[in-house]
Amino acid sequence: MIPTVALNDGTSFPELGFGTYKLQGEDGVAAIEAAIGAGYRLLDSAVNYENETEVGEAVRRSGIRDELIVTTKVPGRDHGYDQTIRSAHASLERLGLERIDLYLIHWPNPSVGRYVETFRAMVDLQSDGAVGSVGVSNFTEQMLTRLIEETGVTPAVNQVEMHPYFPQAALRAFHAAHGIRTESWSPLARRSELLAEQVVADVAAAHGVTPTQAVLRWHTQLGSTPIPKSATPARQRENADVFGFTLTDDEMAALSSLERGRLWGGDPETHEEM
Ligand SMILES: NC(=O)C1=CN([C@@H]2O[C@H](COP(=O)(O)OP(=O)(O)OC[C@H]3O[C@@H](n4cnc5c(N)ncnc54)[C@H](OP(=O)(O)O)[C@@H]3O)[C@@H](O)[C@H]2O)C=CC1
Ligand SMILES: O=C(O)C(=O)[C@@H](O)[C@H](O)C(=O)CO
Repeated sequence: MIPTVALNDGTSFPELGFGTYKLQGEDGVAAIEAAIGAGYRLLDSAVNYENETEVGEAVRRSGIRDELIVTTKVPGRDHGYDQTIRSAHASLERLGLERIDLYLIHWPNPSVGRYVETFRAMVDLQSDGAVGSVGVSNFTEQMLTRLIEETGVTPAVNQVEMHPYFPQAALRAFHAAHGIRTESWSPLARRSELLAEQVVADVAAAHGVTPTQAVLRWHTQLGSTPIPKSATPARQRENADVFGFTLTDDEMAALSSLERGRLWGGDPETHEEM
């Protein structure tokens, strides 16, 4: 069982979820179905992953739709009030579901300058029942502040790059002060050399767990919901099984001391995706 926490809108939200970037086609459906079978209840998707159809199919096959939180994200090309309303309904069509449980702005695209009206549309979709929780992704403290001031609504979630190479201490403190749940994307640093770091191996060995499990436990103990992706059922089970041990303060600090920066330059002030 993956434990849950309450979002600022009262939604019960898993402390660990499942990433689906690159999971497509029948293999993708099977992988997502296996993840649900392994206990994941939070699924992360996006228009730009071109796999909403696969996510929806896996949800239907699971037979437990009501237990799942299905996430999708507005792409940059759909920013704007009317565009977002249309984009949400197109996502619902592809998902084959009656509700997007968690709806995020994928990237803020500050040079486009339309994320506030995009968020207003999401709040209206929430009032209409087409969306459960509203949140954002890749937002900075300044962008969150503007969104809250101009709409009066605090996003439930900000999904951001986070892993021991980029622990996001300042942004997490801002989230905590405003009741925003942090979600960690690329929580394993997308299988970079992170999992081979000696400090990760040492922490894992001290608890008789794998390097991946040590890293995912670091996320959950920092109060962030990691969404690891794996196409492999055995790894999916391994990644979900991180709640039976607790890292010490020294171990948490040792993992955080790996900080060196972003993986590939996904700075939301400058990186834009359509
Ligand atoms: N909002 C945003 O802008 C972004 C959101 N995301 C979301 O975050 C999710 C996770 O991030 P992602 O970039 O996929 O990277 P992850 O950090 O989740 O790493 C995924 C990689 O790690 C491998 N892996 C998974 N588990 C294990 C394990 N136990 N042992 C060894 N290797 C393992 C996977 O391989 P294999 O599949 O072969 O097991 C895959 O190659 C995405 O899928 C997506 O949903 C990601 C990037 C940006
Ligand atoms: O996966 C996502 O959600 C993204 O936003 C992409 O930027 C992705 O991380 C990527 O692979 C970019 O190289």
